[in-house]
Amino acid sequence: MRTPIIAGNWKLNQNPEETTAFVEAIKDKLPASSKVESVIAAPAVDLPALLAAAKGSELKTAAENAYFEDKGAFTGETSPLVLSQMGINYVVIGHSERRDYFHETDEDINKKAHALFRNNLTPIICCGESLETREAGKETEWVVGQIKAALKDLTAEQVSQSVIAYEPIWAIGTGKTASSEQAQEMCKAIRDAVSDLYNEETAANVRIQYGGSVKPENVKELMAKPDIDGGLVGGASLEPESFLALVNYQD
Ligand SMILES: O=C[C@H](O)COP(=O)(O)O
Repeated sequence: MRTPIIAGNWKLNQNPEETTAFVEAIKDKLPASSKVESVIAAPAVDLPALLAAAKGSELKTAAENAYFEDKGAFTGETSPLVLSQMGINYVVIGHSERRDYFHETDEDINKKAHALFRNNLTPIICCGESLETREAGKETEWVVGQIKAALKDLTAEQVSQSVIAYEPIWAIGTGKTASSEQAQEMCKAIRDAVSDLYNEETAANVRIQYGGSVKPENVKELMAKPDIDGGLVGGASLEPESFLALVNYQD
């Protein structure tokens, strides 16, 4: 039985004071994490404030990125070892903004996945196609290719614990949501690929989120689909009221 997981990805928004105020406003209204996991992924500079405010609550914490080395001469990077020491739960890797603007490759993302497991952190592994790829009818091939590359040499146990986020690039921040059928179809294709690469049990365990203009108005319909286990939410995660409506979608 997969526990639903709704994660807000704040991107480069909110400062530490805003982070504290946001968590104070939501922390007593979150669902039990055994029912729905509520996660906030915040910029690295906000993580101490996020952790302090979330302490003792149902809120889980995530970093938006981490490097694949634990320490050394890597100016400006974020250490997965230190994220783990701080008590962070999840790390988002392979977001399309990281792939596009910071030129991250499938190989980097795979190295990051290994680095996270080495440090007892759980990856939220993003994948998704451009509008051009979808219009060429090559979206499944593209997304499954990204997943195979990201999971390379991970064990079945590690993949079982992982979260995969399917985010079609054309639906991110555009207000254009993939239909729940399109989202379900790709999430199922991802689960089938995990089954082929590993086994049915691993595929049944891995949690798959949909991301791309998820909001309180469409979350229920998306979450009703059998292969969609959660959402990775940008814009609609920035206001406490909207975030609460998302994580409490079952009420
Ligand atoms: O990580 C979140 C996604 O990029 C979706 O962003 P959005 O909800 O603003 O479309």
